[in-house]
Amino acid sequence: MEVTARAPGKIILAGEHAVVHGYTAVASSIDLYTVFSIRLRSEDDDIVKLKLNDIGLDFSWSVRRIKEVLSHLGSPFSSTPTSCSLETIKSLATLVDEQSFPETKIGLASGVYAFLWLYTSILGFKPATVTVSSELPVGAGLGSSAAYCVSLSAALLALSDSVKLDVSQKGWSTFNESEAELVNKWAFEGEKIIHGKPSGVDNSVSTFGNVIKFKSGVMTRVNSNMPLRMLITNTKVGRDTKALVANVSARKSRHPDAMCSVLNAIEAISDEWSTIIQSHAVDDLYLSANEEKLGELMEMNQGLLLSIGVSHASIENVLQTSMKYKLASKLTGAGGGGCVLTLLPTHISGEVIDKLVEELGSFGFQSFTAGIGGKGVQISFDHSS
Ligand SMILES: Nc1ncnc2c1ncn2[C@@H]1O[C@H](COP(=O)(O)OP(=O)(O)OP(=O)(O)O)[C@@H](O)[C@H]1O
Ligand SMILES: C[C@@](O)(CCO)CC(=O)[O-]
Ligand SMILES: [Mg+2]
Repeated sequence: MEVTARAPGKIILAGEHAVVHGYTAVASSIDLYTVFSIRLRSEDDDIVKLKLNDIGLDFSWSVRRIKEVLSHLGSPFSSTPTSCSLETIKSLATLVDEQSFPETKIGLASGVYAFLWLYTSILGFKPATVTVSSELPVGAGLGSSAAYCVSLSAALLALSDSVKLDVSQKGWSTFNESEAELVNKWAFEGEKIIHGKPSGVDNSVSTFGNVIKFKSGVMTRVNSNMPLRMLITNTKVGRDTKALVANVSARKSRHPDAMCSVLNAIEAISDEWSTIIQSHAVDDLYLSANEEKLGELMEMNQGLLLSIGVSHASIENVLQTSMKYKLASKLTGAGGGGCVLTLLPTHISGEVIDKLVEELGSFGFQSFTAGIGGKGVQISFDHSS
């Protein structure tokens, strides 16, 4: 039997970075998924194979070697979500180094550590073949790390004794609330390995889907009543969430009062965002007034993100280009490159969008739209082999 789990990426509508410091963010899932498949091998196979299709890397460890390297942890492991210690990360790095990780891709190694931690913690030392592929750009602000950790945790839990699912179900099915909560908690432990200090917003929106508000580790569902449309532009400038989050924290400790004011302002923007999208448009006039307000909030949020040091020349280029078309934009996710959101109001014509996309394309950027909202993590079972 093969277990497959898929988890969506996300856009942060308002409040990235501020949310790491306990201020509110508003985020939505998008209909682009990361998919993990796990097929258990026979016990005497002694191999865990990991195929990372998006980054073109394959790994193969003998179970015996994994056990040996992690022997200091003792086993069986805890069935409740547990953090990976620094000492254990060093052991996991040994396992990855033994597979001669290419130097040019070393920034991706933390995802393999997260894999090994979640795999051994949830499933123990079972031999298996594991494959991951994603519709999300990796490391571009659309929550690829969270979708990776959520889909991996879901597939592993589906094979563990911690979750009792009906494996005879056909097609995609969802977890109940407490199972989803467990998936989310394990995914957060994986995100910690990749991000350093994640707020938890990305894994929560990937697990539960739809639009959420998130503050100090607490998620509230937001009932969006607005037909939101965003153009997502990938600047293709590589960046690393962990480093950007650390830079913001360093700036906060250098200028605590100024940063506190900025983060408070961002929180006010997030709160207004959630109020506006929950309101019911009584007519077209009301809708376009609300769209205008959201555009202004995005401009203000972007200005504040610039002031905390997470914008980038490529992001500013997208902002200026979309401004020529009177459209508001802001970076989404950690910034420093990656993706930018441009609000597409309902009145805007297809020709204008095409022109904008073409102009953005002339800088080497790639623009696309994605469905906003929608289901969180899902699971399916294939009995054909
Ligand atoms: N499909 C994937 N295959 C392998 N590794 C992945 C995949 N998706 C995510 N990762 C891991 O996640 C890391 C990227 O996470 P990072 O948090 O920097 O970016 P992001 O999650 O896309 O953006 P943001 O956190 O701003 O939303 C990669 O370096 C890799 O370790
Ligand atoms: C930059 C950040 O706020 C969002 C990344 O998508 C980090 C986090 O919340 O963990
Ligand atoms: Mg991430």
